[in-house]
Formats: sequence, C-alpha cells, structure tokens
Amino acid sequence: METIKTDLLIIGAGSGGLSVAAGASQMGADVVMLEGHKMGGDCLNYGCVPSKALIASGKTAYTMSHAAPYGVGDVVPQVDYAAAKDHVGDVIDTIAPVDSQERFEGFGVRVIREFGRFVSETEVEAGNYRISARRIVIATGSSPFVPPIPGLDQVPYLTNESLWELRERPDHLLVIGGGPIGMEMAQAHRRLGSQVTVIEGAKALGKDDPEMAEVVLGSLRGEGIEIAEDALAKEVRGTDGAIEVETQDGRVFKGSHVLVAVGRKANTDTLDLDKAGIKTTRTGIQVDDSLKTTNKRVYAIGDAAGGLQFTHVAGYHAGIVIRSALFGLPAKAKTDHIPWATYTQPELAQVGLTEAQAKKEHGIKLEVHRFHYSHNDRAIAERKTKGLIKVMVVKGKPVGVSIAGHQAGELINLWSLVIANGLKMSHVSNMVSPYPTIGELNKRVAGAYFSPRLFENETVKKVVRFVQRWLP
Ligand SMILES: Cc1cc2nc3c(=O)[nH]c(=O)nc-3n(C[C@H](O)[C@H](O)[C@H](O)COP(=O)(O)OP(=O)(O)OC[C@H]3O[C@@H](n4cnc5c(N)ncnc54)[C@H](O)[C@@H]3O)c2cc1C
Ligand SMILES: NC(=O)c1ccc[n+]([C@@H]2O[C@H](COP(=O)([O-])OP(=O)(O)OC[C@H]3O[C@@H](n4cnc5c(N)ncnc54)[C@H](O)[C@@H]3O)[C@@H](O)[C@H]2O)c1
Repeated sequence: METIKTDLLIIGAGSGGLSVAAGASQMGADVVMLEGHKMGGDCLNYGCVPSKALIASGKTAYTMSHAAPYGVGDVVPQVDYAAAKDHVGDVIDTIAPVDSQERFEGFGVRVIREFGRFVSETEVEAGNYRISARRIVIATGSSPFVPPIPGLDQVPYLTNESLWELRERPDHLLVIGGGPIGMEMAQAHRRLGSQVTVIEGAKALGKDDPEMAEVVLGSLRGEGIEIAEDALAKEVRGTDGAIEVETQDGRVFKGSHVLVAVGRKANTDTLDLDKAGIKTTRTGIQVDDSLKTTNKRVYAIGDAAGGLQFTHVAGYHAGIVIRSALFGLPAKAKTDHIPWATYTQPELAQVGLTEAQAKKEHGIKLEVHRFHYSHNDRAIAERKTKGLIKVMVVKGKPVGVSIAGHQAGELINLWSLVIANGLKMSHVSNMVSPYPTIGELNKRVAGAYFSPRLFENETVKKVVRFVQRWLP
C-alpha cells in the first residue's frame, strides 16, 4: 500500500470537489482528489447537463409544432428519441474535458480513480493508497432516493441515472415525484411525443411559491401532461412496458415506463464516517456554518452536506472551504442569496424568501410588488406573455424574488446580485435596460415599487406645482 501525505484531500470529483481542487491547486496547495466513478459527478453525467440537453430537444420539437402563431406553418416533428439521446451524449462529451482527469493533473492535482473511506480522523484509504491530509473535503454528492414502495424493486424502474441509457421513447412515462427532476423530465418527454403522467404525493413544485408554481403547472397541463397531486405512490406492479402505480387513495395510473424522482440521498454510507468522528443528520453530513463537520479537520460540501442541492451551491461551498482551509480565514456559508431555477418552459426561479416566508419573518413591514410578463413588449413580440415577477421588499430592500415565466432563470441573476450585496430597489430602478428586453421586467417591478410613492404622493404633487409656477 502506498502512503501519501498531502495538504488537502478531496473525496469526490463532482461540482463541489472539482471547484475546490481547481482553486486550491492553482493557489499553491498540494492536492489529492479521489473519484470512484465518473469525473464531473452527477451534474455532468446524470443531472444538470443531460437534463438541459434533453429539454433543448423537447423545446425544438415544441417550437416546430407551435409555429403557426408566428406565421410559420406548424410541422409534426419527426422525433428520433435515440438521436436526441445522442445529442445529450454529445453535449456531455463537449463539456467533459473541463472536468477531466487530464485537466486537473495539469493543475498539479493528484487524481486517484478509487472510492475512499476513512480509516482514522486524518486518514483515508482508497484502493492501494492510504492518504493522510491536513484537511479533508467530503464532496461525495448524492444518489437518487429509491423509496421502499412495495413492488418497485420488481419492475424495471428508471432513475436520473438509468434514464440516459434508454434509447426507445417511452409510450407513456409515469413519473413518481413532481419536484424539479420530475417536472423537467415530464415536459421534455411530453414534447418529444410521450404521454406523461406525474404522480406527486403532495404538491408539484412544492418547494416554490404556489402562485408561481401554478403558472408553470398550468402550462404543463396545457401541453397534455397529467399531473396528479396528493397522490402518494403506495404500490407498483407490472412488467416491462406495462407498469401500474397505485396511490394511497386508491387511484391507479398505467404507463409503459416509470421514472422515480422523489428526492436524493447523500452519499455517505461507504465512507466509514464513524472512524473519523463525523456525524450525520437525516439529510446528509452534519456541518456548521463554515461547513466543518464534527471533525474540525474535515469539511463537507455540496449535496453531501445535506442542504440545498444545486451545482452552484456546491461551487459556492468550494469558495468557503478554500478561504477557510487554505488561508485559515473565517468563512460562513449563507443561504439568503442562493438562487435556484427549474428549467421547464416557462421557467421558475427563486432567490431569498418566498412571499409566505417573508410574511412570517417580517409581518406588516413586508411589501409585495408584482409585474406581469403580459406588459413586457419583448414578451408580447415573442408570444411568451405567461407569468410574473414578484418582489418581496422590506424597508426599500428586496428580501426575496420569485419569477415564473420566459427566461426566469436568467432574470433571477440580477436579484441574486442585489440580495448578495444588500442593494436596494433604488439601485435596480436606477439601471437603464435596453428596450425591448425581457430583462426590463426587473426594472419595471422596481418601478411598481416606486410608482405609488411618486404618483400617489400629495407632497410630490405640491412640489411639482410649486416649481412649475416659478419655471420660466
Ligand atoms: C436530473 C438532475 C438535474 C439537475 N439539474 C440541476 C440544475 O439544472 N442546476 C443545478 O444547479 N443543479 C442541478 N442538479 C443538482 C446537481 O447535479 C447537484 O447539486 C450537484 O451535482 C452536486 O455536486 P456535488 O459535488 O455535491 O456532487 P456530485 O456532482 O454528484 O459529485 C460527487 C462525486 O463524488 C463521487 N464519490 C462518491 N463517493 C465517493 C467516494 N467514497 N470516493 C470517491 N468518490 C466518491 C461520485 O462518484 C461523484 O462523482 C440536478 C440533479 C439531477 C439529479
Ligand atoms: N433545475 C434544477 O436546478 C434542478 C433540476 C433537477 C434537480 N435538481 C436538484 O435535485 C434535487 C432532487 O430533485 P427531485 O425532484 O428528485 O426531488 P424533490 O425532493 O425536489 O421532489 C421530490 C418530490 O417527490 C414527492 N414524493 C416523495 N415521495 C413520493 C411518493 N411515494 N409518491 C409520490 N410523490 C412522492 C415529494 O412530495 C416531492 O414533491 C432537487 O431538490 C434539486 O436540488 C435541481
């Protein structure tokens, strides 16, 4: 067995681990990174990247079959599901070099392609290596949670991992779980020609503001997706091509395939965390504000840390760990300014508090302002008028923003900047947006905040009348 000593050992080469490795190695630390499976982790191989690529195929098919309102004849697209999967593979291959072993070795990182597990508080074994490190970062991500629904293990169910291997378009896809994975994949498949039924135990897109989620759900239903809510899957039966899902209230849904998308499970089982004195919670590894585990030399980041599960969160965590582990500086992970977006069409995006959360936290100090896409000229030109932006404001500062509509995931960037830097509504209204852009929505909602203050204000009116009398 080879013994290695290093400054920083990173377990997992996904979104979080790669970001720590890139930063730390280029800043002079001696870094070892373990990866037991594919470089790039879930996001590149089974998550964000393939899902957004398949969504793009679905969007293309939908545009072709809904062109008439633009004066271009509708066509029935000839969908080749296997070719769409080739497109997905090609997109992964195009991005893969950025996450590759070669690239990281070029930074001076020693990449070991083995799964690691703790053997003591400061040592990890991986294959034929025993690595001791000054600091260790657990960035092992998460896996699809497969609930113990009776019968599920008897049918050939799909997860976000096996879905990408499927080359024949499902005739009728049943999706258990109406979260972001379920809804994104439901719409992509519907647009590629499958019949789709979403079976959701509570409310679909339930982590988002219900008013905003409804904009998306209405559109999805309009496209022919059946969304059954309060439909907790209780039993699954059938065979390849003929699957039935029965819900707790006795409804039975029939389809050809079933995708299980009911959340994630942190990858901690094989790490032997107890040998390093590291505790876990119900959702992942227990960490403090600085992402340190109960073993102060070990950090946990990204999905493994059991909080928000997004690639940009794993990347943000990486920055916190670099600051703390490399420079010994205090660094705390916050969540107030973390956005998320669901890439259905229309999209759904959120940063900061939802209206309900803001009401609870700020009570009567809260003001809520809305602006609808139907008043945005670019949205009208593009016939993308469904949706709205909603801003929760306390004493002139936004504390949360929710957007449902065209390019919501792009629009939320500005509000992430605003909230991260404690900026005010006046900063947004001072901005000049090019006309006509969807981005004007951001300025217009700030206008909606200031309009009553300016236009329904007697003092303002008095001042204007007074000045007008004296102006030459
Ligand atoms: C279908 C789907 C769509 C998604 N879409 C989006 C999106 O659009 N936007 C977004 O922000 N997020 C999205 N996510 C979430 C995103 O993929 C994750 O939040 C992100 O990948 C987490 O990064 P991570 O570094 O924590 O884990 P990962 O990227 O999963 O990396 C963990 C790595 O650790 C390795 N590993 C595990 N155990 C060990 C061990 N013991 N030793 C060595 N290596 C190990 C794994 O093989 C893996 O490569 C999506 C997820 C899914 C499933
Ligand atoms: N666009 C994005 O950024 C994006 C896209 C996909 C995934 N993700 C990340 O991946 C995570 C996991 O996504 P997800 O959609 O699997 O999980 P989720 O936890 O967000 O949603 C799962 C849904 O399944 C439902 N459910 C649970 N058990 C059920 C049962 N027995 N029958 C019916 N419904 C049941 C839950 O009520 C919930 O609504 C997300 O929370 C997100 O962090 C992000």
